[in-house]
Amino acid sequence: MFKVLVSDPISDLGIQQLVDAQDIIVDKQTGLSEDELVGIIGDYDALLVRSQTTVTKKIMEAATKLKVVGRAGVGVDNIDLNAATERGIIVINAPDGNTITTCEHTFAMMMALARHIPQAYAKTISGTWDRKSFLGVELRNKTLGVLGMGRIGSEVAKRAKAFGMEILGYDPFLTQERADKMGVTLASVDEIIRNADFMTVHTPLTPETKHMISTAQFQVMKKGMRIINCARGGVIDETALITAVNDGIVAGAAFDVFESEPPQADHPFLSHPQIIVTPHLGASTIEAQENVAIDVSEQVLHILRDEPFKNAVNMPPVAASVMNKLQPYFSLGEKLGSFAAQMATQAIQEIRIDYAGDLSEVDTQPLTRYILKGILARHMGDEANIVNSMHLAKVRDLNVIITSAPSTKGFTNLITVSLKGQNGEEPRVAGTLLAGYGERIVRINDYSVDVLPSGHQILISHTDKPGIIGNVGSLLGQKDVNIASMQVGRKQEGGEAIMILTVDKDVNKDVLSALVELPNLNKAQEVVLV
Ligand SMILES: NC(=O)c1ccc[n+]([C@@H]2O[C@H](COP(=O)([O-])OP(=O)(O)OC[C@H]3O[C@@H](n4cnc5c(N)ncnc54)[C@H](O)[C@@H]3O)[C@@H](O)[C@H]2O)c1
Ligand SMILES: O=C(O)[C@H](O)COP(=O)(O)O
Repeated sequence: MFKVLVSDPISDLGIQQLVDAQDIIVDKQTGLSEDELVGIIGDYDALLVRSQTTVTKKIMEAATKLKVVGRAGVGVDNIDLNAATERGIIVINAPDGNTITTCEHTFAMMMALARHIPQAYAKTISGTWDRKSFLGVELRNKTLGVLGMGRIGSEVAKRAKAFGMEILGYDPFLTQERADKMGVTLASVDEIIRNADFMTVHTPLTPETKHMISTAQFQVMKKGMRIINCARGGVIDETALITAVNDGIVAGAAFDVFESEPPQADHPFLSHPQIIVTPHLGASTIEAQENVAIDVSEQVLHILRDEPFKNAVNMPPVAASVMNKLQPYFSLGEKLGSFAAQMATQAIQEIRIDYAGDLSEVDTQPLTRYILKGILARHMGDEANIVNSMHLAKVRDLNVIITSAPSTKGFTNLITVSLKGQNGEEPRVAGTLLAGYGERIVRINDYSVDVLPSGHQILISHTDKPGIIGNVGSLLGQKDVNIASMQVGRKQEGGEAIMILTVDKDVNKDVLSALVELPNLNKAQEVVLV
């Protein structure tokens, strides 16, 4: 049974699938302090948040069972991603569910700004019929500058066209082709600042975007510009903005987000007649809240059930087509990693993974994560997982070499995992996925084998002499170890050889020690694959 904690107000309909699941218990506790969360988080396998809960390192450290933090929304700036990655906690978001809603809120803000709607409403309901103070401007024929042409920025640009606006767009990843398709003029930040009548920001808050609109930009800005922030507080410098409004550079500003939320009661935005504000409502529609909660709940279920998932933000994104191709290899990859690590008797210095055949045609990075997990879990147990396996290898200075080649010596696909030990030991294991037959280990060191990678195996190095198979069989029989299958491989008659036995149960150290006492038997190791 998995326990899920919902610590922010998240749509009930959206999380219904979690509530209905037989293997899930959902607890809703909102408004918890950091210490309160630290006190209870150890009981939970998943945590679902919006932007109110700040998921700190301290919370992650107390989260001994936590597998996933699900963000029902886009921004993950309230989650310590590094701490999550270090602890192998997957962070997922719901990037698509609130795009249109936030775009529409941006328009609501832009139109409210153009026509002074909040100010006019306040005055009207206070009993003053004032038709002179609120002369507005049209959007038609105005230039709109969009900084950040991702999901929301692009939707804003699309709708602004329908209002007859001219669009200038800037985004480090906006190509000329895409801009042309959207009818947007590609522009620099400087061109936008100097020419736009309205400007809206749709970037995340990063070290680069923090205060990207500040005093220097306001000084060269087109006079009378109206400016909107429905992205993240801090992209526009709040202090510099107040000065620009008071200096008559900015005619009006509409902010949904603040550098610190909620803002202090004496925040200058809250009393300025030319600035309108909403309390981070960009994503707050019935539709968006259901969408993001459904999306994130679905992925949380997949993660808890160990099924393929998407939208992880502390792992690189993988196209669905690539994922479909790689997914059948995940279990084989992890087992090969585990097998190689169990063969190693010395400290591992280098990990080499060779992909061949079909696998040379795809980005194998997700598969590499599984192989590294298999290797690292040998000594780190559950602490190593596919989220942190690359990070763990890196911080341990393990040299990870990946190669890829089309030829496979007869197999359609082949994964070879080789480890380099401290004193020159080089255990190597290769596996393939055989169409219709499934996973197979086909090579151990220099020996060709055909072994099902599962259960308990005994790997024996010996000298190829008559009687050795019989001796091993008799000894295991005496020790009550039943042999399910046996494979032998040798390089040449009478030379070095290996034997790999699949047995029905755990083999204890005494059995392994007794095996190496047998004549011509050099080494016996147990390898367990689950
Ligand atoms: N107010 C709300 O309630 C609300 C709701 C949803 C999203 N958001 C916020 O809106 C922002 C945009 O969301 P999205 O879904 O469109 O994200 P997105 O990732 O699709 O788009 C962000 C874009 O910003 C661009 N960008 C990054 N650095 C830039 C820079 N220096 N200059 C210009 N562009 C830059 C990126 O290339 C990307 O295309 C995010 O910060 C998100 O958290 C707010
Ligand atoms: O990043 C987001 O998705 C928005 O800022 C929405 O945040 P919220 O879920 O707290 O409304």
